[in-house]
Amino acid sequence: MTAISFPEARRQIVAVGRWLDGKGWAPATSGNYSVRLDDGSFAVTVSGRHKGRLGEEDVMRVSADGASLDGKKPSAETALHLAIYRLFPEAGAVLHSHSPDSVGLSRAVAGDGFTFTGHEMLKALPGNPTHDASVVLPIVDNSQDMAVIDGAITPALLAAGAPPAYLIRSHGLYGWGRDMAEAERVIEAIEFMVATERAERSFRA
Ligand SMILES: CSC[C@@H](O)[C@@H](O)C(=O)COP(=O)(O)O
Ligand SMILES: [Zn+2]
Repeated sequence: MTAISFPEARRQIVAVGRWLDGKGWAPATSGNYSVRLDDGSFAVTVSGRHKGRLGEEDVMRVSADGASLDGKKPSAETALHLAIYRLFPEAGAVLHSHSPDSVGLSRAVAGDGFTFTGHEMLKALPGNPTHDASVVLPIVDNSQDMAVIDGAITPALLAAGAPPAYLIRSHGLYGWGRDMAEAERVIEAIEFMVATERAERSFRA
């Protein structure tokens, strides 16, 4: 993990919002993004902004306990980002997307996880050297209380072999990495596998 300066984090967050929106994974102000900063604070998106049209003023700083450091209102889901940084000290960036495929999958699957087996794309996830594996993407029920989501998902995130990602049912995907590039790769790889699973089912139907 490389903690970076606020101006660099702001640049990365503005860029990732454009990228995710271009993919159709940030509709209607959904999603939020954060980066661990070199002074121990965090850069995070301001709440309610359209993430494909972020300007520099739409990225702010919060302390490790989520307090606004510049008077702006941080993402409503800031606590979920900070929980990931606390659990995984090597995490440097966290992304949250709302894609139709991932949200659809989370609604179609009743259990607390979805297993990807045999995908070459599994190798895009850190620490997975082969396609010949099964990786369970945890799924947690949605809540407007971030402490409820955090409490319910933490055991699954700490399980052996857990990917650096989870789905909130009827809501969206969280993914993280040592830096922004790795977090982007995690989100893109999982979205690819979810889309592939959907395509597979449509060909079989
Ligand atoms: C408008 S739907 C999305 C929001 O309710 C929320 O889930 C979200 O992802 C964005 O919230 P935000 O407070 O802008 O970070
Ligand atoms: Zn959301």
